[in-house]
Amino acid sequence: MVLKKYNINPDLALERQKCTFDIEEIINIFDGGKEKTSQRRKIEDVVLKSGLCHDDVPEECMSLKERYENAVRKSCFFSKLMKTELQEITGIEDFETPAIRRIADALFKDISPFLLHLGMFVPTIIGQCTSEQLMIWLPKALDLQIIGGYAQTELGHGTFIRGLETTATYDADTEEFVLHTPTLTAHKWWAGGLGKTINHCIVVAQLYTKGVCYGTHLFMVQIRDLDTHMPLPGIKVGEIGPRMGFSSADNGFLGFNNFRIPRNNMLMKHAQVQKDGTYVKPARHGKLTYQTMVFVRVTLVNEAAFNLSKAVTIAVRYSAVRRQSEMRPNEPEPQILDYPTQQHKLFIGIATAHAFQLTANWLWNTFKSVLSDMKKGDVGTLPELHALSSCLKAVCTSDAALLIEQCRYACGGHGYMLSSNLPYIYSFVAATRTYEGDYTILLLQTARFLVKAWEQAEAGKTVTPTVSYISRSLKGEKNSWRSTDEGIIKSFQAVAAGKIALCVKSIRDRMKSGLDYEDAWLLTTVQLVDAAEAHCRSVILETYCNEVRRLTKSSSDNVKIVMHQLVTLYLSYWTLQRTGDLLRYSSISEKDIDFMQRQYEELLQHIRPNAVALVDAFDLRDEILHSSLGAYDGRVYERLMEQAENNPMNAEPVNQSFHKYIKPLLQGKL
Ligand SMILES: CCCCCCCC/C=C\CCCCCCC/C=C/C(=O)SCCNC(=O)CCNC(=O)[C@H](O)C(C)(C)COP(=O)(O)OP(=O)(O)OC[C@H]1O[C@@H](n2cnc3c(N)ncnc32)[C@H](O)[C@@H]1OP(=O)(O)O
Ligand SMILES: Cc1cc2nc3c(=O)[nH]c(=O)nc-3n(C[C@H](O)[C@H](O)[C@H](O)COP(=O)(O)OP(=O)(O)OC[C@H]3O[C@@H](n4cnc5c(N)ncnc54)[C@H](O)[C@@H]3O)c2cc1C
Repeated sequence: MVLKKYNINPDLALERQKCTFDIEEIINIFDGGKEKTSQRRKIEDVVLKSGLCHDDVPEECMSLKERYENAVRKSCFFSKLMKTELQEITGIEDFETPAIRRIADALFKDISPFLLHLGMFVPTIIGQCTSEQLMIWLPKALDLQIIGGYAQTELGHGTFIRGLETTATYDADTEEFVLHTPTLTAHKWWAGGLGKTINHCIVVAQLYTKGVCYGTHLFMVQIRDLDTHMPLPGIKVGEIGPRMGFSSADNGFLGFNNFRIPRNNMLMKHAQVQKDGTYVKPARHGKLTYQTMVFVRVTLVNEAAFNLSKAVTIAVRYSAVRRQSEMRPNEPEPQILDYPTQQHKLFIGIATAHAFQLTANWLWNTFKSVLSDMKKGDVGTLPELHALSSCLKAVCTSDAALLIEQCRYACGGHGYMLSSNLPYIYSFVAATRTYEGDYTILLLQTARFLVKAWEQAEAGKTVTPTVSYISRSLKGEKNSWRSTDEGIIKSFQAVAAGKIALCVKSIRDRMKSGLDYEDAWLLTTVQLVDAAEAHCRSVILETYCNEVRRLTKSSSDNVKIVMHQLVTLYLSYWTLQRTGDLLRYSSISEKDIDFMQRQYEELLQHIRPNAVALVDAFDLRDEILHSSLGAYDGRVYERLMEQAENNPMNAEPVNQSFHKYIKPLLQGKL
């Protein structure tokens, strides 16, 4: 759609005059410096000027097939643009730049069918191939001579990878693997792009050689002919059908009938099968084939932050424009943003987007540092990364989904319109809570790490920094509540420590009563999930505070004030959400809680004048927001009417169904 130009809505113009800080300063902080902001804007200009974002009809009015075909068209031209003009701006190796991810949303209201190619296929090649394999596949994948996906999940198993049924049996005579789908439930299911788009695929299968099963390994498989795109003989492939979102990502199914691939197509960086069929197990760590999942979990924290910032921008701008009800008799209707309950719904969204973005950046740096340790042969930091990325992926995607839905509630009926974009943003983020490891499953992985850390600390061993609070707790350090940043963080750590202690106690008590470890663990899993969530909260709170302090060191006073107001709002919000836990595990009193409640309500008032400026500081162009409610000019009603008028349903004054059915019904002739 071409966005019509309107004058700024007067309410929104007034809001912007109230701003107390330099928006550009905050934009630079989140981009990582002035130069990065300028590079990002250049990238956005190139993509927006390319004309690629244009749709003849709104995406939501297209059929599923049209949407898919439109998304393929855009993905191809966008890929070409990335290889040409964008490459000149970003530099060849800089495709990880968040700017590319951001501007991709200007093209795709839903999802690119190429998402998994960039998001999992290329990262798996990079992380799992030997250098020889890398030289074969990486240039082709980066150049889009081959397009790939990641097929791990099956109809019968997603979570439990060890339960996957697809087999890859080595045939030493021909030096090939034979891929086979032995049952209905063994069919690969869900892989993005698999349905219609990709010609190659990373397949996760149980490796058999010399009659022994060595568990799941990764294989590079060509599934379609490069010229005709027809499925290769022995391959059954197709689209799984309509779903809540991801409509243009052609999620697919895949079955193999004794399909042969060369030995070299097993990704052999960590484990190998030699020509004679001898298996060489990974030298350093048994779970290195799970590395792409860790990578994606790390990027999903960023996705949570980015998508939440879009939703809250839409809802705050809308709330500044929307007037409803009256605060006092005969007074003009106020902007709904003036209602404290509306501020309560929305300002936590702004603060959370900041908290998650800074946590995502920190996690990304942690990931890079662990990768660099691993390159030197040290896998000692991997368990902590796995525990961190698991809980942060779980909690951030889950919180973001809830807050995005809250943004929709905040927009009343109009938020329900697809043209608001809130339903799309929600359905995308709702899926992130499930895929790449379901919420509960990932928190249970973190809980394993926490229980182990507890046992190590008990044995007097040093534990990693993110769980050092466990050692303090074991030394008997009592928590005394203080309503400062550090004080609140310490109390949240005391909550986490208290919950982990109870889990350990429950497991031990259950074992004393005769249960084995597995049953004792199983019966404690409700508490374990809760403890892992509490740990994750303390990590987010601490990271957010530390990062704001670090990044605003040389900022103007006004930016420091407003960024810190949001930190305090976030800390107060979570304190009030978790009063039960804090009363149980810290020394917080009723009086302290009253104080926090008052502080929270005062903060809503302090943040109110800067609310629109704060969402402007996410610097999200209208073309990325795709929202009739959230455009920079605030012309909500004009856009809603424009969209209604463009609705293909209104192209003819009388629909044919009137003549076919309604009229005969009215006339008693049906
Ligand atoms: C042109 C277009 C432009 C577009 C531009 C866009 C750019 C792209 C940017 C970003 C977006 C990317 C989005 C990608 C979209 C993705 C879509 C979805 C994909 C998928 O969902 S893929 C499938 C994912 N599946 C899962 O996640 C399954 C979850 N299950 C598991 O991970 C495991 O089964 C398990 C961990 C639950 C259990 O595994 P297992 O039974 O093998 O292990 P355990 O016995 O439980 O544990 C043993 C031991 O291992 C440790 N462990 C487990 N996992 C790991 C790990 N990953 N790393 C390190 N260690 C691990 C575990 O802690 C245990 O340790 P201890 O014994 O306790 O010490
Ligand atoms: C939009 C979308 C895109 C996807 N893309 C891909 C892709 O590209 N490639 C790919 O391979 N996969 C993909 N997936 C699959 C995805 O990774 C899985 O759906 C996900 O990992 C969850 O696994 P599951 O479906 O088996 O759920 P299940 O494991 O069956 O979960 C169902 C419920 O059971 C619970 N449960 C399961 N096991 C346990 C346990 N041990 N303890 C306690 N509770 C348990 C879960 O918490 C959950 O509540 C995609 C999924 C979606 C929705």
